[in-house]
Amino acid sequence: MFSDPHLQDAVARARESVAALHAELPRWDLVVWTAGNVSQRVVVDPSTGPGEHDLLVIKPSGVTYDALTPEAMVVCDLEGNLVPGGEGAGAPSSDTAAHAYVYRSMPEVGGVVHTHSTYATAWAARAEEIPCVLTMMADEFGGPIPVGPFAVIGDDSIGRGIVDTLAGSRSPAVLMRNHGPFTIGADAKAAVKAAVMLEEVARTVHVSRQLGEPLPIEPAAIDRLYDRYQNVYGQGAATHRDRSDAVLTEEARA
Ligand SMILES: O=C(CO)[C@@H](O)[C@@H](O)COP(=O)(O)O
Repeated sequence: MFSDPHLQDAVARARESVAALHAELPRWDLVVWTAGNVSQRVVVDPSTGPGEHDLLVIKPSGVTYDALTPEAMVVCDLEGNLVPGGEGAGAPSSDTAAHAYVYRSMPEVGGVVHTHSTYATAWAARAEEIPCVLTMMADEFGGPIPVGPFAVIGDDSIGRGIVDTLAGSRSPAVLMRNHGPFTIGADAKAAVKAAVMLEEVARTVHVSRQLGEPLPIEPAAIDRLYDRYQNVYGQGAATHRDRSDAVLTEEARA
């Protein structure tokens, strides 16, 4: 139990969300067995916003997805240590240190996902970034999907590689060399979406390259597509959507 009832409630909501989002990994064929994990930041003091004293909720290591209930989730501090009252179905994920490092370094990040999804991991095995040749990539990733350094699990090196690589990119995804993808988002759901979209574009660009050389998209067009998708797509403000569509139409005529 957490002494602060607001924190208790926030942790309970994060447990529900993270448990449900883990089911999305096998649903979208992003994992085999237990080879993937999702975490969500819990902001301890909403009045001051995200900070170093926040918590994270993540799955227990090696537990199959059908057993990942809210109660099974584990609560850690941003050093990766289990916190009293945060016990779940066992020791936290073996990638907890990487998730925690991202949260410590990137206060704007509220969710982290790691998978070994086939096509994204195949690009990671070659340490080759995925070029921005699809409008869907411009929309979600704002450019190419970068490659991070080779790092062995067990300390902060994976987390550091993620943060250092994403610092110079709009992408919410990084392909860690010889390992696989990590994605980030404003919350865990956004990070899971990025993981799903990453695998889709990794597959599409791979298939395209079997048939020839995919064509790049002009940087200015990438910027316009990214701005529209990030700020208007879906149920965004109708006025903003109308205006952005008009801009895109007008510029297309130019
Ligand atoms: O890649 C690795 C281990 O090398 C992990 O991400 C994967 O096995 C999932 O581990 P967890 O079950 O989250 O501890």
